[in-house]
Amino acid sequence: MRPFRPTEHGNTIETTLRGKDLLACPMLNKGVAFTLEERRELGLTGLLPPVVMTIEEQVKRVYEQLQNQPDFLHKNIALNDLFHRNVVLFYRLLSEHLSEMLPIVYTPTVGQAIQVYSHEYHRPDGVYLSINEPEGIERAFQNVCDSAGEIDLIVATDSESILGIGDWGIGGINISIGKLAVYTAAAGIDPSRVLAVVLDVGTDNAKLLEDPLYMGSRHTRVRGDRYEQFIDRFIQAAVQTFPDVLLHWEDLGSVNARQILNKYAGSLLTFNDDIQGTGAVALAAVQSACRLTNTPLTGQRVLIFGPGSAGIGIADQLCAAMQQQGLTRAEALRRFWAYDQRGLLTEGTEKVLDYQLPYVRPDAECREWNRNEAGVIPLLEVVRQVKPTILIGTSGVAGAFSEFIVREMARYVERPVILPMSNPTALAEAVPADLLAWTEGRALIATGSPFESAELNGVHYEIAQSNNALVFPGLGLGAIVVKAKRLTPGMFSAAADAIAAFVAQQAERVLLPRVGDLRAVSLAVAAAVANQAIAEGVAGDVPLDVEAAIHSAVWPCEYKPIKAMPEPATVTV
Ligand SMILES: O=C([O-])CC(=O)C(=O)O
Ligand SMILES: [Mg+2]
Repeated sequence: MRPFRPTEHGNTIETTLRGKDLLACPMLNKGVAFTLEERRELGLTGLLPPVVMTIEEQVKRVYEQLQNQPDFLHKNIALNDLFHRNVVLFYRLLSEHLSEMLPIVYTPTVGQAIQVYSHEYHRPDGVYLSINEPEGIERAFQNVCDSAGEIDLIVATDSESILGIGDWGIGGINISIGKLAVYTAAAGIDPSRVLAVVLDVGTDNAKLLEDPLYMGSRHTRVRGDRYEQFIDRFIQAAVQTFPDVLLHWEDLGSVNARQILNKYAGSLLTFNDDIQGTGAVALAAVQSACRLTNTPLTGQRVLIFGPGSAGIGIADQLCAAMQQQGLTRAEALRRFWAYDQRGLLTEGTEKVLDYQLPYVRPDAECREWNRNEAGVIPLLEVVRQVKPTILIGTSGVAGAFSEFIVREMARYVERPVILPMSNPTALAEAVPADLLAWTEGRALIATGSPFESAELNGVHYEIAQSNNALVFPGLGLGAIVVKAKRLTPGMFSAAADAIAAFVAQQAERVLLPRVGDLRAVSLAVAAAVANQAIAEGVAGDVPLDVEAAIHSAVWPCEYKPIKAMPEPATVTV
């Protein structure tokens, strides 16, 4: 059990910890912000420098320390260390400098931290579950319960498809940790009630397998029945130990991602962030684009470059929204083209995956189109023939939206909507400044990773970030507050609508809210999601006032007075 608990009114914490043990407990440690009285009562006298500081002073110090780090990776490591010393101070620093800190704890720097995980390792965090010891799953959760208590939210990855950078084995735990940091910074999810999980099923990354310091299981990925049984056991154990838990899947390979979602999304509180979170944020960006260009969603032509988890997740949500606006499913599907390393997906394309099938085009449509020597229709030719109004990149292919392609698209469309969404930054299909230059400033842009604003002919352009971070924190908070039984498609479209409505109130012509507004956006998303859950009858709790319930569920990022709780008396016979 946790060595601390809130007192009756929740504004004071009682703990059995004393002295060094208390300083080593990151949820309770305040460092030099412990008052003299607390120091006396909790066995801290002489264990801290004599001065007592405010949290504001501490934030100034840690911010300064961070500025002295040589690069983003070292800033990430320093922030990680801070998190393991003092959770309140970590989140206070994050919330006061959100736009600056998010790219350090999250995309893009988290991608670097994942790649060097086994070398930069300082201490364990979260839960490591190995396919070689499936019986360890229940024990691991029991260990979590014993030391941390109840859990509301798990972020789990098997690291097969981290961001756009591929398979990174055990280091993928850092994407779970990074997502959880965003949940708390953006939506105030209580950091003592969350769990980062990596499911270590091996890795197909040869570099890792050869690395003597690699910390994961040293074999190729286990697939098929054993993988499925491992996942099933993990899910059963998670819901048995933590009955109301929200299970967030991150960065799985696209085939497993779909299979798990198809099997469990109808009966459990679970979602896949890359498919559904990314789908919802892209839908919000497209809704904003329709508003800004005064064109209906049902009239768009959408070219998806990279139809994997995210690409088809986006297509599915756009397609559903088109149906809500009056198209039949067949009519809506006709507005999409999907293109991957094989070329345009058509009826004749081999090995099209199940979830891509609805988006294949009739062969007859492109019989006359130009092909290269290999018989493949180039992307440029697809753009020339289709004249897409929206071009979405979820391919992980840096620079794929070349000047030729973008200029060609911009010949036919007044305001081309271009979303190079691949992460991290270096893998974006195009750089915003180029897109603006090639389209004389006409492109409406949103990128997956953060980009600096751009200048063109004296005009300043803010670059919207189309990252699922605008969706998952509020989605999670809303679902947790009403104890949702599951997450429905309606709840994802409610999230997208809330984001689009938020940006519609702003004066600037941008597609999505700024990262600096993440907190307000997340609360709006939480309310929309909670209300939708109630409307669809999937809420386990129906608060009288949804917004008030959401506000009171937000973890207050502040030090609470700490008092000594007497150790339970030991009974001697
Ligand atoms: O983590 C991010 O920045 C967005 C995301 O889910 C991905 O790229 O896989
Ligand atoms: Mg992801």
